[in-house]
Amino acid sequence: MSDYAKGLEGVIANESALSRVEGLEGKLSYLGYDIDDLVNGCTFEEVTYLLQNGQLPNQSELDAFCESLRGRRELPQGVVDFLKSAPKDALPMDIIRTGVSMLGLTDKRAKIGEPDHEANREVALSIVAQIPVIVAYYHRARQGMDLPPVRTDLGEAAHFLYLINGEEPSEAMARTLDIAYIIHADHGMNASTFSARVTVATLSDMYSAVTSAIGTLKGPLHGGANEGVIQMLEEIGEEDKVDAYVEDCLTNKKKIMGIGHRVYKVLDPRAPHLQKMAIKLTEELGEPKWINMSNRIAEIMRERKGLNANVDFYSATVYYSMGIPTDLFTPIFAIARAAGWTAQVLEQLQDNRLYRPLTKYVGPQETMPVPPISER
Ligand SMILES: CC(=O)SCCNC(=O)CCNC(=O)[C@H](O)C(C)(C)COP(=O)(O)OP(=O)(O)OC[C@H]1O[C@@H](n2cnc3c(N)ncnc32)[C@H](O)[C@@H]1OP(=O)(O)O
Ligand SMILES: O=C([O-])CC(=O)C(=O)O
Repeated sequence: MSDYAKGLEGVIANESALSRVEGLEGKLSYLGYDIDDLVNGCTFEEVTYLLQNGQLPNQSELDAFCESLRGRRELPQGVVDFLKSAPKDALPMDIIRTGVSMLGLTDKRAKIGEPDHEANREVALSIVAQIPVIVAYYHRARQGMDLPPVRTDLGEAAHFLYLINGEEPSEAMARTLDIAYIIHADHGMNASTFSARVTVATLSDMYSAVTSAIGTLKGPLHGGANEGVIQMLEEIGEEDKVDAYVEDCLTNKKKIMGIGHRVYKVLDPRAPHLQKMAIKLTEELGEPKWINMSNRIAEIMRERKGLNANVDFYSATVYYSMGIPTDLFTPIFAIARAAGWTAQVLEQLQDNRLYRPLTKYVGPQETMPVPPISER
């Protein structure tokens, strides 16, 4: 036990009205609306509006918001050229990180220094609209496929699936992804959101903040865990090998991806939604192996360690069953979380203060003379 909050556990770093994560109760709400009700009654666009404007839109507000988002999809030519010429084996998360950073090169609205809140709101919308196109265009370009022009007649989830697959998705598929987007949109002071806030709190610009966040989301202890889950399931291979695999991990203190959470001490309230969708999709595919293996892993970890599935655990099987390549799982998380990152950046700038915690110094106590290089 250390005498400081290692990993900032339990430390409250700021105030936010956006999402409420109740770790002991296993509850999540955005702006006072329970995640279950948002999943049942809203689209991702409504939730993005809620996060960025503080209230749910009425129909005309939603229509104007969707039109505005859809009108911002087209990427600058420089970014398109980059996506076409980038290495075909790059990590899509690295592509988005660089792509968002490139968007910031040419967007004159993004400024450092005293915040221009109106300009920042515009930039926030552009980032939400353009990240999915960066992901999809790179995915097509790396396969040597054409880059179809963006469309303005499809919602966010349907448009992304249209771009990666080259054909319009069924309503059911689009809604499945839409629900996944809602579930991933915001989550308190998670590591990537914290990164975004730390960056913008220096009065840097929104693109820099989102670039920091993307780099942070990528790691397997955070958003990258959803890709780790499928890699783990593929490594295990068969249902009857699950118990031995988990036992081996526990013995060797190897982490099981998609399990455990810093804040939730009970089941992550987002997991049941994803589990339900994973069951439905795998049943339709006639391939229940992945969900059966996942359920067994979750059961063992609950019984043996008191640890539960987090949001990354079942999302992996959902995306896998939708035919989405594994290395696009974390990018999909980024597409959805862009709504939260940008809303959190806007909120940070409304009442800003630089983040600057302390470190407990554990180096030499006495200062030493610097010896000449010939004597070291
Ligand atoms: C969207 C998201 O970011 S959700 C999280 C996604 N990340 C993952 O799924 C990766 C796997 N999970 C983990 O690594 C962790 O549970 C974290 C990083 C999410 C949170 O962990 P922390 O609060 O930092 O807990 P920490 O890593 O210190 O673990 C505490 C104890 O639980 C164990 N533990 C935690 N998660 C796991 C796991 N997934 N598998 C096995 N053991 C685990 C640790 O080994 C440790 O055990 P010990 O006390 O016997 O040494
Ligand atoms: O809150 C966290 O630490 C991680 C998480 O679940 C998320 O970002 O969705």
